[in-house]
Amino acid sequence: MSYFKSKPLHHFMASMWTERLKEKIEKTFECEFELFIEFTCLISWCRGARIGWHSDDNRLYLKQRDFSAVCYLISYAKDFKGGLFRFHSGEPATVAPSAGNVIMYTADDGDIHSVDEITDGKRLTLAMWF
Ligand SMILES: O=C(O)CCC(=O)C(=O)O
Ligand SMILES: [Fe+2]
Repeated sequence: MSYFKSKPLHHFMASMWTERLKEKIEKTFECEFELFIEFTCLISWCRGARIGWHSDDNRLYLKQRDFSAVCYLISYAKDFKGGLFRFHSGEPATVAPSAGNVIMYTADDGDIHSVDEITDGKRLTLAMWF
């Protein structure tokens, strides 16, 4: 049996893709040690969804996370309204999601962030933690 019969192509693509992002983060943040892929999640945010200021390692069981990456699968204003990403401090202060763009940041309280309430449409993301 071939690999592609036992594992659909999209599995293969997804793991290749997260692996590339892992390497990108290791280089960008000049990591001393190799990262591991902690969790990957396709998230659909509906109207009314929001998340206040937080860090992505803010629970005891999340402390193994060092970095976060969010790939936007949809575009602000075109596919949904509201839902801007904001950093508590540093630049850029605000990120307007655009399909295909990826943001990377640290999972600790050095990169506190929030997402404004979605007021219209669906906001689809691929979120990854390392
Ligand atoms: O979707 C985003 O822009 C960020 C999501 C987020 O902060 C999270 O899932 O922890
Ligand atoms: Fe977050």
